[in-house]
Amino acid sequence: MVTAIPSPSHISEGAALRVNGVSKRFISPDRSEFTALDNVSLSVRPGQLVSLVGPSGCGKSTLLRMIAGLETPDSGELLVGSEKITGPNASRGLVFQDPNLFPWLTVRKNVEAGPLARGVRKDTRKEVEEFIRLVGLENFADAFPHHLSGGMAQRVALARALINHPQILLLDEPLGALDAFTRMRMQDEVLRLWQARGTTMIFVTHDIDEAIYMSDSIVIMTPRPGKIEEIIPVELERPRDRSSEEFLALRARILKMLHFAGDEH
Ligand SMILES: Nc1ncnc2c1ncn2[C@@H]1O[C@H](COP(=O)(O)OP(=O)(O)OP(=O)(O)O)[C@@H](O)[C@H]1O
Repeated sequence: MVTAIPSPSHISEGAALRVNGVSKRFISPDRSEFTALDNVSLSVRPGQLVSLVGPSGCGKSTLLRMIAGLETPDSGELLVGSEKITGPNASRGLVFQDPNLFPWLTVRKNVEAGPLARGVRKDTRKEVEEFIRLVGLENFADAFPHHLSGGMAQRVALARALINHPQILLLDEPLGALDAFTRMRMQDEVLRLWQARGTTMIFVTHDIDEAIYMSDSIVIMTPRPGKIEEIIPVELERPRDRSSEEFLALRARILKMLHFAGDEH
């Protein structure tokens, strides 16, 4: 059980994100061109947690990769605050489904690797310990990744991203590989880190319950071409009750919107 602990000394302020009329075309394997994202616009306030939901191929990861600066739009622009995104930057952290830890390094060294690679030496040790504590792994600081459960490995990945003090944290199906029980605990864990840090978070998920449980608003995307169907604010009180009438009503509404009503996969 992860208990409440003091926040690290440098609370990062989340930043506003604006996606203005972004389109992206790709070449498919049969060499035809197709539109992966079509005139997508989105505005995220500082410190908001926003989920991207939609069927496979609707462009969720492409949009996330653009915000990360790993992909450039064919038209439109993306801005953090008033600054245009032109490439990757430590102020935008990424966490994937695979925690991608260095297997030959301990938890401590994995968390330390980022700041050291960027040449940050001042206070790194102290901060590494703070972030390991923040994700509740102080008893595992000297453990190697193969000794960690899936949830613990993902906590290391979160600490490794957060130690760079990102203004925006981009999470691509971060809990997708976890069993249902661990996944629910990790949803609370991510929410706790979000509340402690104030980081703006963009969260890709296939799980509608997860999106409703966690988000301030849910961006519903549809494929061919990938675009935003609707942005739904989630105004339920936190912590949210997955079995409340309002929760279930919103779930049904989203399922219907995605044309999955009655089809639980
Ligand atoms: N570099 C690329 N080259 C060609 N096609 C690409 C490239 N990246 C993505 N695509 C295609 O663009 C479309 C959108 O992909 P994307 O991965 O963004 O969708 P997604 O909504 O994240 O899907 P999933 O839920 O399955 O991860 C898909 O048809 C995908 O095959």
